Amino acid sequence: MHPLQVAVGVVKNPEGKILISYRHAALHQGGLWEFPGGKIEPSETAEAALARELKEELNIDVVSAVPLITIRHRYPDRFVQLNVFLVEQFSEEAESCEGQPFKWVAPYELDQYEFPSANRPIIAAAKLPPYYAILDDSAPDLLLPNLQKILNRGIKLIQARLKKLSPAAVATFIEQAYPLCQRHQAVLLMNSAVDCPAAVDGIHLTSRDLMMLTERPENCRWLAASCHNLEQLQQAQNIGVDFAVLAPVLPTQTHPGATTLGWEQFADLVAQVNLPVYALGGMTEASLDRVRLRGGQGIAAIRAFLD
Ligand SMILES: Nc1nc2c([nH]c(=O)n2[C@@H]2O[C@H](COP(=O)(O)OP(=O)(O)OP(=O)(O)O)[C@@H](O)[C@H]2O)c(=O)[nH]1
Ligand SMILES: [Mg+2]
Repeated sequence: MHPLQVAVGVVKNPEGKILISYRHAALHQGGLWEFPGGKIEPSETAEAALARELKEELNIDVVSAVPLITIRHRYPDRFVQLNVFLVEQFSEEAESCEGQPFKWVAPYELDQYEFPSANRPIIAAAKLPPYYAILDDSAPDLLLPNLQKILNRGIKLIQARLKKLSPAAVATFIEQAYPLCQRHQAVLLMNSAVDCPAAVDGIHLTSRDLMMLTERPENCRWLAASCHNLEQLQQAQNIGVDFAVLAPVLPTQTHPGATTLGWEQFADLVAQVNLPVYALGGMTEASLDRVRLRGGQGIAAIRAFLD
């Protein structure tokens, strides 16, 4: 059976607030909050349906929209494919054209509202930025200067991958790095290969650690995972990981000679899971459009944010 095709907009205003509206109790999945949107007509593209629905429901004119995530979800009574777009450029003030209550909320406030169950990865995608910097310890003296460089560039999501440092050096790093990240409103995750001695924002699982888990660890605000194939992506989805990094997409200096997925396989794998997925391997900041067209959340990189 083919899924019902739906176009959905994560509409973000210049202050970074996101529009949510309340689904009338009589509708499918009614009595819950949603991102605006609706069914795609047979003759329409997803983008055209998005523009039409946002105009009909909120009198918003979409100026530009980029693909954010695609979700396939089976409700007991309906199979849906939600084609979700990020809309940061639009004109006109939003107004309630169908009598539905709506609100602008900060991304972190989204957790306080009840959405249909298909929406969990959409909420993660709405909160996550387009770039994910991986800070590695190949040159331990450069850790803090490199972190500063990344933060100055405006990167809001960072993984510390400290496989060489002693436990004491890791602890010292966190003591210095975490307050710095917080001042820049950036999220800091620690790679699971190293025991994390202090509180940070979450854990980035190595693919090995991912495959050993049977459920999501408790008390973990953000949980990410490194994946290289479909089995690992599905495991990430099954244990409730918030987002994945899929690698290596293109050849990279860090892993010379490694077999790469290529763009086609990247797109094919991403389409098979309901997860925000960052592309890693041979990426530059300029690869963002290519990743988004292939269903990815954004770019993960070690060196690209340091040049
Ligand atoms: N718009 C929207 N639909 C969602 C979300 N999450 C989700 O599961 N859906 C499902 O996707 C489908 C969208 O249909 P809709 O009711 O918005 O469609 P529509 O605007 O064309 O409505 P209409 O048929 O009442 O005119 C519904 O089955 C709904 O349950 C979401 O965040 N936004
Ligand atoms: Mg609708």
